[in-house]
Amino acid sequence: MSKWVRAHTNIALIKYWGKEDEEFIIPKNNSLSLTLDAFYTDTRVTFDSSLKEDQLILDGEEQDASALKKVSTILDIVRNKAELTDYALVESINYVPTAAGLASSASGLAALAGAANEASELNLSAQELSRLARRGSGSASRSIYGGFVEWEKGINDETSFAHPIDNANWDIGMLFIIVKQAKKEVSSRDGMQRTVTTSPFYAGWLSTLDQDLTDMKLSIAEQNIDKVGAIAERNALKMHATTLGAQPPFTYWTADSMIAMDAVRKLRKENYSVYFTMDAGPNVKVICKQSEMDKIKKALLAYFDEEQIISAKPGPGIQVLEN
Ligand SMILES: O=C(O)C[C@@](O)(CF)CCOP(=O)(O)OP(=O)(O)O
Repeated sequence: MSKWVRAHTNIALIKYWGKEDEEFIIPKNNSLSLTLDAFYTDTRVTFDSSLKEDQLILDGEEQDASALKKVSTILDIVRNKAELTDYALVESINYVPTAAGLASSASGLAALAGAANEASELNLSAQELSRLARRGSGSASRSIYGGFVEWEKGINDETSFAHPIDNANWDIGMLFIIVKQAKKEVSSRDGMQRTVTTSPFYAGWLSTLDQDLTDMKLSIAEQNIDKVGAIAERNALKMHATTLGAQPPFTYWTADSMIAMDAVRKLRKENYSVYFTMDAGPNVKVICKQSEMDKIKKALLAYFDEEQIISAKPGPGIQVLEN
């Protein structure tokens, strides 16, 4: 019986937003994230000669062919490497708060890479696991490691992988604001592709990233949350600005997203170290000090319900669970 593997979600502070190569998921730029403890996925893979196709059971529900696509991409690579021909049963449990819209593909596909590695006994290195997870979803490459992680864009499958840069054992945390009117989103994959190919703002976004990354790494080394937060907030705003120039234009922001961003700005005026970031969805992530988290959460209750605000601390890298 193969082992369960756990991987945690990560939130980018310097965003990955655009591919150089769609098939191998090689990004246009390096990105940098923080792995978090609050949300994670447990996955087990069992190769079984009696199966007629790969099977994915996610939170107890059998998934359809489209959900299976990213999963089979990873399984095919593992079967190839391990000279296996059997299909596999993939059991996956997402530990995300009941609040919708948080099932992150990053933790799911990183856990899958780890679980397929266990089941095939390939004994892949962390770097090879990061490359394997990347083939499922770019941001999953970063969930192999805990703390602050940089995904080196590289130029091909062999050179594009993540590596840890800081264990984040300092006074930094994140509050997730789960907004209510989660509208039909453009997937991150479709969103970045449309933006790269049609937005006149994309080149401008890309031209500022090297400096953002340099400044971010320096600020992390200084454990300066105000610098880390300010760079992350500016970086997210620039990324989201690119979508407004896409053809057709789109945005992930809803009215509630704007209320959340405004609340963060107001708290900053009250001298809290709070900054926000956003991804391919309406939810807002608040970068803050763990030591101020309770006070900030309380202040946010003026705008949102208790169950809409979830606190998270830096989390660990991939773990094989002893059954
Ligand atoms: O996480 C970040 O760096 C920024 C984003 O979250 C911003 F929305 C994008 C994540 O994209 P992902 O889902 O990994 O895309 P895939 O490679 O097409 O599967």
